[in-house]
Amino acid sequence: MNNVHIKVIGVGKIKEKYFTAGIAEYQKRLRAFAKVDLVQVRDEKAPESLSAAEMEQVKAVEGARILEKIKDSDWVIALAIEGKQRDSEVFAKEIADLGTYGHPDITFVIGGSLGLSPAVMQRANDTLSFGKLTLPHQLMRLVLMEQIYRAFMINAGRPYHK
Ligand SMILES: C[S@@+](CC[C@H](N)C(=O)[O-])C[C@H]1O[C@@H](n2cnc3c(N)ncnc32)[C@H](O)[C@@H]1O
Repeated sequence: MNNVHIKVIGVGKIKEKYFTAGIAEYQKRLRAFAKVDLVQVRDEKAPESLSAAEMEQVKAVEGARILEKIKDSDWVIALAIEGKQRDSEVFAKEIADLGTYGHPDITFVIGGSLGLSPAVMQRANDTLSFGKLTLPHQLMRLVLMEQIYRAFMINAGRPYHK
């Protein structure tokens, strides 16, 4: 598992201190298990007044910035409400298997306020849904970090997961 390198790509800066503090805490805890990089790409302004075409354009521009941060060898997991749900044990096993079977560079991608572009979804090797509820993208980063930490604790057989 130590060969696994995790990258979490998010759109826009995290403004609230309570999110950054939580994310930093899980990043610190994860140091014992894997290298975890947090990558932010610039967001586009997305006022309520945007037309459908303009919204697609915002997602396309943000998506191009995301794709620039992805290497050909990365195994990309796109976070999407309509994506694939699994329980924490299955998620943990998938991470372990990716490390074991030739995909140690695992990149998670979280969309901006309008979501991910079709180009990013096409590049994704897999999707991950946390259920049908819409979570704010900043909180999503924190929740994802906790689940990644949980996965490593499960795989290490440590008493965290109940
Ligand atoms: C505010 S949401 C975007 C909402 C947008 N209407 C959509 O359908 O993608 C921002 C990002 O957070 C992530 N996200 C939010 N809720 C999620 C969930 N329940 N499961 C997986 N990802 C989620 C997705 O990556 C999404 O692109």
